[in-house]
Amino acid sequence: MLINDVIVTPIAFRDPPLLNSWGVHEPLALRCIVQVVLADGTVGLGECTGGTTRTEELLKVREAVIGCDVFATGEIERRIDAVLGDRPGIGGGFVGMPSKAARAVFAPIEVACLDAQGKLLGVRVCDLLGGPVRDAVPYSAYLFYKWAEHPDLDGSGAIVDGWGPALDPAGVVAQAKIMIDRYGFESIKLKAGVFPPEQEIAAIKALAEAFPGMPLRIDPNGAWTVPTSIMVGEALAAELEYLEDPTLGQDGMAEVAKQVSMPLATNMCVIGFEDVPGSVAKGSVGVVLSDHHVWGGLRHSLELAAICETFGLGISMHSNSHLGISLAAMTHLGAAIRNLGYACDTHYPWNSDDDVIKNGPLEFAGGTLAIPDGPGLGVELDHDKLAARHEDFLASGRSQRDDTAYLRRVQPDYDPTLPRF
Ligand SMILES: O=C([O-])C(=O)C[C@H](O)[C@@H](O)C(=O)[O-]
Ligand SMILES: [Mg+2]
Repeated sequence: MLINDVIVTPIAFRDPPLLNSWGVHEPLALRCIVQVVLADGTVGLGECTGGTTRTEELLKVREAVIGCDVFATGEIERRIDAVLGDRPGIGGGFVGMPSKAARAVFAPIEVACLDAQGKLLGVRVCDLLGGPVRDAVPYSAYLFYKWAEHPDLDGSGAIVDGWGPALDPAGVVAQAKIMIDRYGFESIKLKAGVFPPEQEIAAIKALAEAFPGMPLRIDPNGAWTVPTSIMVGEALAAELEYLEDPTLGQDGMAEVAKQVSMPLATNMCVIGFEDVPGSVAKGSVGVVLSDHHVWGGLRHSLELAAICETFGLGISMHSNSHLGISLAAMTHLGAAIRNLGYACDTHYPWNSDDDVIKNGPLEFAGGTLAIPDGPGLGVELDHDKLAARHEDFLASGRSQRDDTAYLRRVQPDYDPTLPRF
């Protein structure tokens, strides 16, 4: 069954002021929705990071994908790689591996192809991945330090959300309570690297006290030096199931890994297959956070899971601000990864009100998301909502995510240089 068209729609949706180690989330998050349209009218759906560069890359490969068989995802990947052709000269055993940009562009197209294949065959995407090993995928409560509201920077008024502020340990615990009451999550991740580490250690200790026995993680996105990372790892030895990206780079991570008792996890220093050998040799991480948007789709993410199994590494899942098409894809993948050892990250609770699917938002129960009923991904596009979010993107005049520039509008002397502490 041939692909007749690829429709790429950049969108924007509301995002609260969530703080991280390089700034704060802007009032609108950006994504792209991809529709792969087959000759018989079947449509497959995909979602990926947004903004103008990604949109342009997707449009650049459109002609190369049109005319392909929807089942020929290997050929589609080769064509995308040939068009983007910006593969870094990594040489050695990796000649022929698509570039990171090609993988990120292929990912939503692969998901859309699998969705369409599932619709043609009357099966779920997880069935195309070898079948589920679990009926529901566990997710974690993904906490952020956050402002009470987006400030009024242009006279159009502050933007308030229902979450309230979280700027100290008590605020973080209050946010966790809301999220866990609503969704039943059974593990917690705190995005850190915002305040001095002593305050962030206190926040994790406060969470451990409020939720005894709950697995906890902290992720400062490389904001700490090696000594600070070791200090935090020692202070939280009893509380953390893993310590995520405390410091930047393979060497620093390897040094920290030797000194702390819990595994280190990453979505920063192992982000492609070419990063795995060095990481294994140095012992820099114990858990790889997969992300099909980064690793080149669902099937390559299964390959990553097998590699992790081979080298005795754990596997979990990273997220970025996203909507329901991505969550459905993450869930079909999470259901099929037999060695998934941890609850997956998701930003969905922060963004789900603006989803573009029919009958949304998708609902967590007991901290898990049941595999959506198929065929395919099991989600349907709401074209009116898609059009509205596309209008929001156009009206915003935004081109890329820039958390640093946004924070600088409030704090002009903000310096995003890492490590900070
Ligand atoms: O685990 C991570 O590093 C992330 O989730 C990256 C994201 O960009 C997160 O830091 C955010 O949304 O600010
Ligand atoms: Mg991370």
